[in-house]
Amino acid sequence: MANLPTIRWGIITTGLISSWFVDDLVLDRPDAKVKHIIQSIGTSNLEKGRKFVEQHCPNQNPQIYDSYDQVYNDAEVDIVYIGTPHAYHCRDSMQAIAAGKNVLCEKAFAMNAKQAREVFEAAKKKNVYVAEAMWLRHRPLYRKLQELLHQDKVIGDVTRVFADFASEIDISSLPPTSRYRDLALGAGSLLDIGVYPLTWLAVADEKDMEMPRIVASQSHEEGIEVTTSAILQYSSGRMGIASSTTKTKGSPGRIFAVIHGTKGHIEVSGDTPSIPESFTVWARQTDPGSPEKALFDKEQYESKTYEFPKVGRGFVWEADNTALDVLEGRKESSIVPWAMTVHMMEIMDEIRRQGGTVYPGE
Ligand SMILES: NC(=O)C1=CN([C@@H]2O[C@H](COP(=O)(O)OP(=O)(O)OC[C@H]3O[C@@H](n4cnc5c(N)ncnc54)[C@H](OP(=O)(O)O)[C@@H]3O)[C@@H](O)[C@H]2O)C=CC1
Ligand SMILES: O=C1OC[C@@H](O)[C@H](O)[C@H]1O
Repeated sequence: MANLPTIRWGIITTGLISSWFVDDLVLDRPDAKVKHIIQSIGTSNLEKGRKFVEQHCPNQNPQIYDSYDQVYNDAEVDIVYIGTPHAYHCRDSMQAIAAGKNVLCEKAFAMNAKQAREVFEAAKKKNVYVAEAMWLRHRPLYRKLQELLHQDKVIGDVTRVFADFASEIDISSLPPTSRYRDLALGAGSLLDIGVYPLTWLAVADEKDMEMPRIVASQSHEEGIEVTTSAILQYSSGRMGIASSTTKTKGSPGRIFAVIHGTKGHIEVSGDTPSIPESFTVWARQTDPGSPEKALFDKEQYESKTYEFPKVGRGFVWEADNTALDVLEGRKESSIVPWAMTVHMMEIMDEIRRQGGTVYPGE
């Protein structure tokens, strides 16, 4: 640990995701690439801040501020992590950038593509680093899958991807101020969890980020979007099918994404689409001969399962990769570049346009 490069984080909020992220930052790991210091914490309430430190980083000694601004202006902070509700991501990123800070901001990176572009434009002008905290893309499982699909072509050319994120949240039982219930905070399944199935669909993009033709539908309760179904059709003929819902409990440990190709398919499973654990490659060994055989003859496939061990809560790769980006002077993430975030936001904008989800101020 002694010779590792060091990065000092300013953590914005003491909410759930900040607690998970900090748990991983302070994890003692033999293979850590960076030493992570929790330099300061910004919160609405000092007492919350003290409890947060006690529970999540008791061996560090961060400065606790009762405003986010003080973190942005703390000269000892190298990078700010933003864990506010969706509707504040743009505001908070812009304020941190204005103070000259590097930023890692939670998903969904902004409310729409316009806001995302504004943030990247500001980062460019200030010459600071900004990235969307799409931790899924940093996971070794996701990266191995990309390698098998695009370099090794284990299932030939990808023809379609299905992915789903289902969770059950009884919105009516939550306080009106909950980020799951308050439209002004960016409530809705697509921005919160639908972004993961779309990221699974994107595993089929090699380098190009073609804007697909989209057919989408959404449903709402109390004005909050609770189901999204979207079909993405690419010029190559590839299709993507993505869904998210807060109305149905998912099935933990089960398959949540299937990637089909000209020579086989891959099933991806785990507790949720944000916490994948393994995938199985089903590679077709022989020509099926007939359409019926192609459908029913399992023997023509050779399968191989890839398991990935859990490390902490799964944020360690995002933390290390982001820190290395900053320490090595990059302004964009090597894993989640700006164009990728804008592309995903544009897809979500179009899904919302068709589905009828509009946020205050849009
Ligand atoms: N990558 C992942 O797996 C996950 C990512 N997320 C993302 O993290 C972000 C936050 O989600 P989560 O941590 O679950 O949310 P929480 O409600 O648990 O925390 C949000 C925090 O934001 C601060 N905050 C500032 N203004 C408000 C406001 N008006 N209402 C509520 N909170 C406010 C509060 O912190 P304080 O009082 O300390 O200032 C609050 O604790 C979202 O973007 C979400 O999508 C969430 C869960 C998992
Ligand atoms: O990113 C997330 O992943 C897990 C979900 O439960 C949570 O609502 C979401 O923000």
